[in-house]
Amino acid sequence: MKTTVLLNGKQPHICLPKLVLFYDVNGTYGAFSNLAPYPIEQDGVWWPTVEHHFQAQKFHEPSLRERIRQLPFAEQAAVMGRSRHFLLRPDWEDVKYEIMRRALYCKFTTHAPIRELLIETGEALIIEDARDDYCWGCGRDGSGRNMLGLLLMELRTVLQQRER
Ligand SMILES: Nc1c(N[C@@H]2O[C@H](COP(=O)(O)O)[C@@H](O)[C@H]2O)[nH]c(=O)[nH]c1=O
Repeated sequence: MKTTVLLNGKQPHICLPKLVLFYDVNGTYGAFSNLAPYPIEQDGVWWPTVEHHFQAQKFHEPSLRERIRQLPFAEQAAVMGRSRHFLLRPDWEDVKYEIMRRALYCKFTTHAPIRELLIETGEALIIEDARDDYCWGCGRDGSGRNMLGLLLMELRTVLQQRER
């Protein structure tokens, strides 16, 4: 049975935060995806996407990093970075969030239109709607940590304060 609670005979007015979901690079907020084509400069070289940079940092071997940087598509970088055929750096779990934070800062300070898009989300809850990713995304059942969304909201606060 559906119950409607009325306050003083009126529908209660509840302010829910706006929700910004992203995943597909072609979606409204697709630019927030790490696979979106917004190059960043890190360590003196340009990377085609945040994903290329992030995946390459999983390895200490410079030639392997360079191979990942040269891949035409971010999806290929993700496949290579996730392959345990290569030796993952032992401190990866300790450094990965800071690497992502720095890469996102670079992305959104380099590209003005997407910086504005992020700032204009106001106080919206930003979620990477990645069904198979319970770390960076929300996962299939919404129980994921949404670390990418959290880092984007953290960055948004910094950028909003700077624009005031
Ligand atoms: N897992 C996932 C996305 N999530 C992204 O995967 C990246 C980290 O993956 P990992 O190397 O597993 O830690 C990170 O950029 C996160 O935002 N995105 C996508 O389009 N498709 C996917 O399948």
